[in-house]
Amino acid sequence: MIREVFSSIMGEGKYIGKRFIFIRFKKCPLNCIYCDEPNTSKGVPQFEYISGSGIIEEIPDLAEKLVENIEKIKTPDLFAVSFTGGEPLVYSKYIQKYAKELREKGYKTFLESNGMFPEAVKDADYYDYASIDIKLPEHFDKTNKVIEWEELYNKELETIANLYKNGTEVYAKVVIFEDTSNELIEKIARDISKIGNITLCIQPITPIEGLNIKPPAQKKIFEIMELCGKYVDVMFTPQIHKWMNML
Ligand SMILES: C[S@@+](CC[C@H](N)C(=O)[O-])C[C@H]1O[C@@H](n2cnc3c(N)ncnc32)[C@H](O)[C@@H]1O
Ligand SMILES: Nc1nc2[nH]cc(C(=O)O)c2c(=O)[nH]1
Ligand code: SF4
Ligand SMILES: [Mg+2]
Repeated sequence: MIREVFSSIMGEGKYIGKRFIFIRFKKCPLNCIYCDEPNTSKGVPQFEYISGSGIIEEIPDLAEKLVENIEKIKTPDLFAVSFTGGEPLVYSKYIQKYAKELREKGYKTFLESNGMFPEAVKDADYYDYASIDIKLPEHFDKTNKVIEWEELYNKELETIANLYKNGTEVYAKVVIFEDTSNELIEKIARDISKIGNITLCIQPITPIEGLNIKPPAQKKIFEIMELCGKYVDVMFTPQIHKWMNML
């Protein structure tokens, strides 16, 4: 279930630059072509005790000892504990238990999800923060499609609405390419503005090996920011941890 646990600097989204502990779950039902994470249930859970050390300990029963191990890597600058993946909401029953326990101990909880499971957050009042990724049609290989894009998009909006209703500080994020349609991003900004006061983070694709997709040029970034700014609070948030070679 758990792939790895480590403490690092949040490299994406609205809370970029803040210190987080990341709990990464293994699997994901989607196959975004740009995904920088493996999608397999294989492997022993890994734990980095000292941030940036690269020294990884394998802990087979990490899922059972999760909270006590998190206590060991808690630092004074910690902002929140992120549940990420893979797709964390595949494991929502377990996360509910972890999140409640962590909150009782004074931690803030953060969900990083693709938003495909709105039911899993319907009455979830144990996430302080959430980042919901809006996926675009070009994020998927047409021959390897898991779900119709429109259906996925509606689920993502419903997930944002459910979290917002529960009082979670939720924001949306979207990964863009040079070929992404400005009009579609503007429509997304308009749609999320109807839910409430929700920030939209524009995240350029970080090139990955073997994938020939151009990141957006400056001109496009400014155009999209201006279009979105008509409806929502908008931020441009490239993945900063990648430049620093951080986890
Ligand atoms: C690996 S996903 C895990 C959480 C969840 N499945 C999701 O998609 O939000 C975490 C974040 O990394 C982003 N990401 C993955 N690969 C990326 C890449 N090559 N460039 C930019 N962002 C990427 C995703 O879009 C998502 O916002
Ligand atoms: N430093 C750092 N920041 C992140 N923000 C979101 C991440 C993720 O994979 O969910 C991530 C990650 O993997 N590392
Ligand atoms: S939804 Fe998230 S984890 Fe799943 S394939 Fe897409 S980016 Fe990767
Ligand atoms: Mg990541």
